Amino acid sequence: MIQANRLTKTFGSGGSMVRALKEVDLSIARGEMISIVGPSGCGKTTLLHVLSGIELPTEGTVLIDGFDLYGAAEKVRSAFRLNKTGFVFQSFHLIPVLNALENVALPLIGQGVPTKKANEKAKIALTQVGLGDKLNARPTELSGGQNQRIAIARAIVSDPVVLWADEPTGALDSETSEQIVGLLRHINETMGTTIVMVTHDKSIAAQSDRTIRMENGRIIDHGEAGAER
Ligand SMILES: Nc1ncnc2c1ncn2[C@@H]1O[C@H](COP(=O)(O)OP(=O)(O)OP(=O)(O)O)[C@@H](O)[C@H]1O
Repeated sequence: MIQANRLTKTFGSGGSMVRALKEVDLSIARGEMISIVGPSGCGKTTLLHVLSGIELPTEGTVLIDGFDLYGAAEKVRSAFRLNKTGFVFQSFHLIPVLNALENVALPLIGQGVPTKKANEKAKIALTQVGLGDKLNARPTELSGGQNQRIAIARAIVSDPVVLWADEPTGALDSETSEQIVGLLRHINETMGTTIVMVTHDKSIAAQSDRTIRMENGRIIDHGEAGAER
């Protein structure tokens, strides 16, 4: 489902050059929920950005559901990212002047879906994440956990094949973190969405199907499928 080959990412040049990814090979099956762990600065976020198409690799290839991410033109890659994948960030990245419904409907409107249809789908996604009664609330009126639920609704509203999450519980207390990872697991199981998340938290990683360990720009352990649960 996701196949990365010899992914390399270099930042800067000369004496200040950083090799954030060093010939990383990675294979993720459809429907897997994966955690990526490792010490600070080992390349976790860079790997997620390069796998998802947010950041270009220096070298290497990524295939998602048969689509050659870096064999495609920039425009085609962006459209694939918008239509087929979702991204959840640690700090939510919601638009503060828009309410929950408008935040979630936005990617659909970007895809050309008429507003009425986009709003209907956004309402369904918000109901799925337990916020069916907060459609008109703005992010500033809600808790961190509720904001992350909106961000998750926005990420799943297009029924993506893969959901990328970078420290999705990093800004939340431990009880809320458990609820958020429980929600991600529920989405994984009920919608069949492949989920790849970066986390520092061992108890969060333990709830995935497999944990990939990184160190110094390389994967040092691919984990065993099914070993975590
Ligand atoms: N835009 C950039 N320019 C220069 N160096 C960068 C850039 N982004 C990341 N790096 C460097 O690449 C390496 C990997 O960074 P990355 O953020 O991927 O690590 P990480 O494992 O996600 O760290 P953390 O757990 O602290 O978020 C680090 O040495 C970092 O300083």
